Amino acid sequence: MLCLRATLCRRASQRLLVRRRLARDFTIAIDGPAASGKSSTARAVALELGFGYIDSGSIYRCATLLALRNNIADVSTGATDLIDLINKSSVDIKFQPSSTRSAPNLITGRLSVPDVRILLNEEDVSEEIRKPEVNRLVAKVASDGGVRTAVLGIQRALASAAETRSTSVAGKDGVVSVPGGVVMDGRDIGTTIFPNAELKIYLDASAMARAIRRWDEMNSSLKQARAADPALAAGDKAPAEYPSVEDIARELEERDYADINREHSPLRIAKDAVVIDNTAMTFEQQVYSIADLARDRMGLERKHDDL
Ligand SMILES: Nc1ncnc2c1ncn2[C@@H]1O[C@H](COP(=O)(O)OP(=O)(O)O)[C@@H](O)[C@H]1O
Ligand SMILES: Nc1ccn([C@@H]2O[C@H](COP(=O)(O)OP(=O)(O)O)[C@@H](O)[C@H]2O)c(=O)n1
Repeated sequence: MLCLRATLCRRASQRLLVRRRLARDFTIAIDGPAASGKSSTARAVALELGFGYIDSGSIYRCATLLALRNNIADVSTGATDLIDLINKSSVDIKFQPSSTRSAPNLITGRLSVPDVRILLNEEDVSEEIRKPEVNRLVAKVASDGGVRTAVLGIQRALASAAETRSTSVAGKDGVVSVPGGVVMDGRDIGTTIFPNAELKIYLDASAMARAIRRWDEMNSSLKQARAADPALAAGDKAPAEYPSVEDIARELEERDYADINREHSPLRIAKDAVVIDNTAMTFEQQVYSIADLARDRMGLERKHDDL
């Protein structure tokens, strides 16, 4: 009898906990080194859970594009001008769960990755911010404390706009609560931006796996550009600068070194982060295990124990 009452009490308090958690919005922070799979994973997790998504790296990339377009090559001397430009600019991240595509090197996978478009002052710069000149300068731009403060405001505003809210919907078993939340990926999301995030993931993979995946991704984009441009396809126009796997590995290593060793918000594993090395994992395994970790913490049923 005592045992039954204790069980009932525990169930009631679990239900209360679940209700409280559902009433609160849920934040998932995904950090890690370059090309470890943060953004593709974050988008697929957001799609799976019905959450919003923010790619914080794209804001630093937009800041870098502003520096390049305004001839601010030396960030240490031009920081004041750059901060002024950032403060006057608008950045928008359009997460499009309804428009999905297979990630380039995941041809055999069943999961798709939702598209994201990045608008800087209403101009679509999604492709331009991924160019080699931006890759080369972005870590330098992101190391400046003043630039980070300017970006922080944009990040928080975008996150609260993107966050989906918990709702109640009528289901076949009565009214069901659907939790809301946001997934944000970057370098300092779990340590600085959302230190109280309900779930923190540190995603990693070997340096070689990351370089090959990024090379593969760039190769696929080039193939698509060739198919779309008859002059490129016919060889009448020179293709864009195309780095080797070794070039990419070097660029990733330099950027990681700068991100880990900078003074402001360096890349660190948050104390309470779950570390996932996906070198030998499939994309589905990493997405489903993160989504189920989130479901556990929201007090919801897991969906992918079969993996
Ligand atoms: N487990 C995995 N196996 C193979 N490729 C993966 C895996 N996870 C991610 N990728 C691929 O690695 C590349 C880099 O991922 P991305 O999400 O852009 O990384 P990041 O945001 O950390 O830079 C993408 O092409 C993505 O599809
Ligand atoms: N939260 C963040 C996100 C990105 N960044 C900086 O922005 C750069 C580009 O981030 P990204 O996430 O787009 O890079 P990839 O891992 O996709 O190559 C990083 O190398 C960091 O220098 C940061 O400092 N803090």
